Amino acid sequence: MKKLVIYPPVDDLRLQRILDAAQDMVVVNAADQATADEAIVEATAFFGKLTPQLLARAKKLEWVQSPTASLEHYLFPELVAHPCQLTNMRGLFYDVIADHVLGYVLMFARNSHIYLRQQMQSRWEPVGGEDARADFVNGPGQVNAIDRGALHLADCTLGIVGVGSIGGEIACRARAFGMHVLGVDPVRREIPDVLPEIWPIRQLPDLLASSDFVVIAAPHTPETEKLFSAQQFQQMRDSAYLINIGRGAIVDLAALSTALEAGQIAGAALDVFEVEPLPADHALWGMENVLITPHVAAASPRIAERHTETLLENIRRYINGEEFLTPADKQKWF
Ligand SMILES: NC(=O)C1=CN([C@@H]2O[C@H](COP(=O)(O)OP(=O)(O)OC[C@H]3O[C@@H](n4cnc5c(N)ncnc54)[C@H](O)[C@@H]3O)[C@@H](O)[C@H]2O)C=CC1
Ligand SMILES: O=C(O)C(=O)CO
Repeated sequence: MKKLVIYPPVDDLRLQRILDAAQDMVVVNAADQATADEAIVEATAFFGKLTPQLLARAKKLEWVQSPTASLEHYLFPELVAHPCQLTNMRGLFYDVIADHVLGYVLMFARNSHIYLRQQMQSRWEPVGGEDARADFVNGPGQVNAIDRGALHLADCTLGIVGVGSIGGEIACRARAFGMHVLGVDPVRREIPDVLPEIWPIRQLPDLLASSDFVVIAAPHTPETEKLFSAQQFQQMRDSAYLINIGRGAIVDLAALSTALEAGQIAGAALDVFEVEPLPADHALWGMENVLITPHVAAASPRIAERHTETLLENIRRYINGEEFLTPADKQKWF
């Protein structure tokens, strides 16, 4: 008999949809730790926050569904060694996070991050310098200071590190803005009609040297942990912006702060951090060329429904013995 344990519990509406999908499977929506501890013993499937303590009690576990796309908090050694299949919630956030990233790109290209701060202080200071307005009044004929202060997106290259569902959609949207797009990924080699060639990871230095915007859309894995440290910032253009919506652990924040202070890169937009919330006294808060959002790149009224649909589809496939929609490789962490 297949048995699904859910812990922490889901709300009644979601539970009803799970019960409908689960057919004659036993479903325990554990309201407390004691119920979860007891139910996990005979569970064949689990959805929620699995701990080493729960796993140690499980005798029949075949499938574990993570409630998140990222898996780093899930991959304790006992689970990696366990024969159960792990699935995640990747693929839900592609359009929402791509919008968030293009929002950052547009802000930097149009200097909105600077003008927003100026507006708070009723300051009128076109980026480009003291005489920028005079240049503007002088009219066309030469590229004036205001013009030099902004970026023309169609002249820019955006490099994506991790061209999965989110990275792929960022590529589509960036192409729609006329940008040239590069990507590195260990698995995906192309996106037809969008990115004819995706480079292997060893070409990261080439991507860094060629990009005006570098976007991290990769998971936190042993390979990506602190992938962005002092050396990578040196390899980036001093006019380039770093954007991280993947995981905080991928970027060494101390090295990033140093690179920003030294003018090694032009700026950064960050949604995820090594420590969340970012401590109030962190130097990044005060930097004019840094955009900080509090891990909200995926916020959208559509995500809850997609989350439920992924879970229900994986339940259906589990019952029918089909390949899961979002299988993860526990050894690789994604
Ligand atoms: N900021 C936020 O709120 C959110 C962040 N995320 C993060 O975004 C990540 C990606 O999500 P999806 O695109 O849905 O997952 P996905 O699994 O579709 O894409 C991940 C891509 O990263 C690639 N990858 C793996 N190791 C890599 C490496 N060493 N270097 C470069 N690329 C590598 C994979 O081959 C894959 O193509 C998640 O793992 C999660 O960490 C996901 C959801 C929300
Ligand atoms: O699912 C994830 O990994 C997230 O970051 C959700 O915000």
